[in-house]
Amino acid sequence: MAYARWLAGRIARGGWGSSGGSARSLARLRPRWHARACAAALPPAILACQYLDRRWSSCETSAGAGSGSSSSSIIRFRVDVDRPGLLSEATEVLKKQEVNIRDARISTKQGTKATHIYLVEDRNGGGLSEDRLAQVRGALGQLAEGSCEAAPWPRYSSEEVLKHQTAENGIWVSYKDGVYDITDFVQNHPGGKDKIMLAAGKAIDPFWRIYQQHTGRGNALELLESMRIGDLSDPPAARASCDCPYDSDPERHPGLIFHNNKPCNAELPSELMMDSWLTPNPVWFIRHHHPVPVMDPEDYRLCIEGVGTKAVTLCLEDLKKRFLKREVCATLQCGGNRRSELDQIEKTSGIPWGFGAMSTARWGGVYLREVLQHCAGLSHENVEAFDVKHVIFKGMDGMEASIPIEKALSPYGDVLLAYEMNGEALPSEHGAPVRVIVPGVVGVRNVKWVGRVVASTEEAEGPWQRGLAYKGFSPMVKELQGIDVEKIPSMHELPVQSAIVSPKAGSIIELDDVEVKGFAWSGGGRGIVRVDVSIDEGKTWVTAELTNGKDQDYNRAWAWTFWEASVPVPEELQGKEFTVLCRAVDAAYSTQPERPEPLWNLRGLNCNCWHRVPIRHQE
Ligand code: HEM
Repeated sequence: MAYARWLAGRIARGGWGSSGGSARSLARLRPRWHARACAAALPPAILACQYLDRRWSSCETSAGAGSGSSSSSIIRFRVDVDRPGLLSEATEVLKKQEVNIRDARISTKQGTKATHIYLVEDRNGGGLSEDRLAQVRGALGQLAEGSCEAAPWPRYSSEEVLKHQTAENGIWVSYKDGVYDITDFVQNHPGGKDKIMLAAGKAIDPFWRIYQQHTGRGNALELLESMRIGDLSDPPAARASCDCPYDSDPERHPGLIFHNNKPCNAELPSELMMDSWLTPNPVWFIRHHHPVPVMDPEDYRLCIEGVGTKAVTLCLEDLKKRFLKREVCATLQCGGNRRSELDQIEKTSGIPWGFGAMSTARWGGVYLREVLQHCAGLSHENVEAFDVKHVIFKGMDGMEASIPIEKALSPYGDVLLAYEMNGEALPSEHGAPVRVIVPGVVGVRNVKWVGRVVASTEEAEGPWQRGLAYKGFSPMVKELQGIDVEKIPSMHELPVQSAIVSPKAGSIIELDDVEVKGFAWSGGGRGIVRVDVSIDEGKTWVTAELTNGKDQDYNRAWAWTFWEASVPVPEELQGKEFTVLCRAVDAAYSTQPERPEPLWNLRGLNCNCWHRVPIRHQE
């Protein structure tokens, strides 16, 4: 893996050292961060600032803490000729020396040379005394030719960490009681460089209390640990248990398949997927990046502004009364839907979705183009005169994304500022009071809790638009060194997709026909022309019957199409295991690729290969 190579380099450079310092000054940090975070947030009732206030109130430093004696020691055992098993031999030697091993790392190899790194502590929990270090050095030195250094594991104060905020000085952060050098990682950060740099020189704890995807699942903690360079001498005191920005998140349907709760990411279970063509609101898939903002609809204001517009602020009633209500049936799909299939080839980064990161609703609201043109004065002449290229949506949770102006203003684009979902007031979970619906386009552009709409010559900023979160790379790209991520176009329309909802993997069927059901959908409003089903690895195909959704406008088919097929089991497959597979063809006559391997990409996006379900026939 790319990270492994990068980690090897990190360890090779070492850079351990020690420094003293005093307890950190919260008073100095607080106004700076607070101001920056609030500037990015929205008037009038934006919760982001509240989260930050609450966060800081819990982030006190331990009184009187300062750098003192080391809690651990670092041993670097450089050998001229490495050999298999040396790491465990050295571990045994250390155990005999009666030290606790906190961490043991294999090292960078240059030819036969290697460095073995151990983080150890005395049995009574502290760092090793000079005498003990000398004993350990001597014992390890017996194992192989080379050199062995043993030193106290550095302890840094927050003040020292604060001095490391640039690539030149090294970029350091702290987390709980650890100090980490993240200099080489910032470029590779899946959440983007800008976000991670907010924490440069500081504690990441308050940031990760918002972005709990780092601690809830995935490999962020492991990655962080690989960058540890020492202990923090003045770690923040444990926070109060009530301090959680997620406490006000809505109650959720237990039938959802939860990948994360803070922020919530949950998929629609396949068992409920085809019960109705419009997915019931409580089981709609959830893809959040932050806590759900709490907002009184009475206080809601939508600011429309930017180049070529005359800025206006509208309340919810303005939207309802001053514009015609429009309804659009649209399926939303997360760009990472079916990522788990790519993870089986090689781990990507992101939520390991099955195929349930998509759902369908009838959305009610107003056309964005009517608000932009008739209320904010964004005429086609102004678009040309001011070179407007994008419309940016800023969510009250801190999300930001944009769509091209062509889609925003197209009379056939059907982009909505939606306040209803399946005939009900939009639930807070799904963006109340108002969210954007951009039919045919990857879910992340459908910004929830939208507070500002900005006409712009530039795309939105941030990880979800310009950063790497929704960018597709070649299967050969395993690390981002030397790649200008911003130059790669961000995802918009999605490719044709289909999946088998029943039978489920592992089913046993007894009849002479396999009854297969599923859904198909394509981005850009491209209707589904055909779905093919095969049980013999694509040698022969049965054309499925298209059912719900088949009558949508051929080039404005924003919602999924259900299908079903009855596939006879040939004699040679009776009593055997085989795979049911499907592929769809859309209005552009594009079809799904056969294999996942050529689709593999670092972020695990756009997985739309033939969907395969292994089952068994029982005679
Ligand atoms: C310093 C060590 C950090 C490490 C090792 C790290 C690692 C990661 C990883 C592995 C992911 C992908 C998560 C996934 O979707 O599975 C991620 C995403 C992300 N990170 Fe970090 N991160 C760090 C710091 C930060 C900080 C300080 C912030 C905020 C200020 C931040 C904000 C984000 C955001 C916004 C995402 C995208 C989440 C989403 O799309 O839902 N990260 N990070």
